[in-house]
Amino acid sequence: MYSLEVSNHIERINQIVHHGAMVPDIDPAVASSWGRCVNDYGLDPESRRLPPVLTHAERIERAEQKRVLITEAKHEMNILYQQLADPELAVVLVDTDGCILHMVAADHLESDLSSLGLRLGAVWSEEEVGTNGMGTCLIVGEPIAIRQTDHFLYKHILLTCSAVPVMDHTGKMIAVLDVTSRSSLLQQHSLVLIGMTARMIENRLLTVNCKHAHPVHFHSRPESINTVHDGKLMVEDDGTIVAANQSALVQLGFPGMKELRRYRFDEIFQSTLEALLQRSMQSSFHPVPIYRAGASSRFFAVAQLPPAGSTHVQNQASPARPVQLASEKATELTTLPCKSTRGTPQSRIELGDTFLREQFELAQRVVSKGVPVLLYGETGSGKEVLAHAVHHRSPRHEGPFVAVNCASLPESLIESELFGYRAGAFTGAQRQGRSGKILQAHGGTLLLDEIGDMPLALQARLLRVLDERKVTPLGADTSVDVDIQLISASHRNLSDLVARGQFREDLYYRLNGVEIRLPPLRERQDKRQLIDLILEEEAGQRVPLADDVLMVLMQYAWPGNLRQMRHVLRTMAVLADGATIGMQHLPGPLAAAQNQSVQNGAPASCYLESMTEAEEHEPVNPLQESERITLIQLLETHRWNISDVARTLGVSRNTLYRKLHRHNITLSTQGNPTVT
Ligand SMILES: Nc1ncnc2c1ncn2[C@@H]1O[C@H](COP(=O)(O)OP(=O)(O)OP(=O)(O)O)[C@@H](O)[C@H]1O
Repeated sequence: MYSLEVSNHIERINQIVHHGAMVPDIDPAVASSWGRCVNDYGLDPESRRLPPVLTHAERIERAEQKRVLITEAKHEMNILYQQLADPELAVVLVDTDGCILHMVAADHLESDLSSLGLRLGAVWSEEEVGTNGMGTCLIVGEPIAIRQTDHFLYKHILLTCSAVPVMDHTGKMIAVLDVTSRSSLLQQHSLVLIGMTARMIENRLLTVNCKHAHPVHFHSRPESINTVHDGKLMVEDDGTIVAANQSALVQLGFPGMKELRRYRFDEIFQSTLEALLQRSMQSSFHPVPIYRAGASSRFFAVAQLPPAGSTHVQNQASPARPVQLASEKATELTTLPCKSTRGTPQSRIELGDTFLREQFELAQRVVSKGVPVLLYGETGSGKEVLAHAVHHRSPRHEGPFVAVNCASLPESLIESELFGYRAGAFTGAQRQGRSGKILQAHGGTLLLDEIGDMPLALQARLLRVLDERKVTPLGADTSVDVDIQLISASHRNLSDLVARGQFREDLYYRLNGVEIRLPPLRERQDKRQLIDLILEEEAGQRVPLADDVLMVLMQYAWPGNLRQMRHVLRTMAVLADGATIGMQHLPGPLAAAQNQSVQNGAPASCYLESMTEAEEHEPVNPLQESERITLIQLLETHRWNISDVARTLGVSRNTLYRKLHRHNITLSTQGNPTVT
């Protein structure tokens, strides 16, 4: 059977490569790739050899060279992984040599893929492993899908890959983002999401690579600013445009960066950079209208101060004073875990969940005494946001807040990232050396997120730093005093890891001054407030939400927690384009959950108004049970005030009473709740 399949595979390749056969189901890009595999690289489709893998030292060097790319990409890759919500796929980043720089996958899949040679440091160029998503995308320079038997090597035919190039600010390809799956289904929305993720990575790189230029975001629709669709220009103080993203080029009608660079900002728009910056500051960085020079087309735009601070542009409103406040604001935008339009970091925590408030208060009490905090919470549940809020309320709030995610840093980078290195410590090290995150947090708070993923060898070094309060950078002979408040976070139970020998017991006790638990989103009482807050942050304004959508959002289990919610709301806000968000805007996983529940006969979004008498007496199924829990949570949040809850849900009081009756939730004559 195996050999028959193999010979069929070889026969198809032969037909196309040697006989120029036209096979309708073969993409011409795949046919050309097979031609290269046979004629240029001399590969054998039956070969079982693994791709070459960099040595440990080479990996460290490569990771250091690609530090910026990896750092900016890893965050977006994690988000993509959660959005795709499929344990049978891996999100992979390769550089232009096809070398795997970073990978996000479930543990079981990672070890299976490793047996095919898909692991960190392996080279998946077309030349080494034949037709495949990453390698072939590097050759064609365009998004490509390689499904199962499209692969050249027979041993890869269980894989399906979708790959998209990632460009730098000059339009040159610098990496490929790929999703490799064991499922044969390639969903159209996956390709769109991978493309969006590549654009997000490019936008991040634009900012970090042009630290001294002003980011200017623009779009013809204000709600598209700060989304993946916005045009982004990096503009120097004198109006020179140094970089642009693809959307900016398309919106302004330039074929490439070379052509755009011939113009200054005030030759493109009817405004100087300085004037736009002033208006942006006056509007608290909300989009303001701006016109294309020499044309009547109107855009909305926001100019920000450079991430590295501005030296030249003066605030004309108060000429004597450099733009200090706005500069601080720009820094805050780049260092906060996410931007809030509403007040302080703690205002995102104190939204109405009783348990969370108690945990927050406990953390504040112990941190004020310098006791280390161990924060438990599922991935994406807001550990970093909570840690930041704790820092903000701590005696060290004027010091830095530095967060390191140990899980998303490649193992080879954690050590230098945390401890820093002195000049010339290893090949590829920056000439002036680098101060590690521990030292950067001196006088403030260090968050070690996903500490359970810290390699054992580094755990010993970290323990020494905590005991001695001194850091010794890599390659240095002397140590430096350091004074930090430590918050560690994990989604895994550290005492289990200790029991399995994967985490040092002494370090565990050192970190665990007090344990704080962050509830998963599905258990939170303030879901409604979070939806409003995040939607407003994402859309830049209040966006109307249809009742049935709200109910789906309230009842959905949110396996990816707040991070998933943020991305769902962001996608829906973009799709709704300023109109009311309706059921047609629900993205993949939520729509699937909704369809599933409809098929099961119990809409996940309960249409409160359309409930019939007959339905009222049906037995309660698990989805109805989750609706019941949601109602009780809402009632508790609103102190059992029926009018408030009805208003929150946007339904009449009568409808709400009917629903409560159906769920056996009754109010006694004194107005006290009875839940049976
Ligand atoms: N209270 C909140 N209000 C608004 N948004 C929030 C809140 N908490 C978290 N988020 C959003 O959820 C996302 C994930 O938050 P965060 O990074 O703090 O989670 P985490 O638990 O540290 O994730 P990980 O486990 O991946 O490290 C971010 O986009 C953040 O903006």
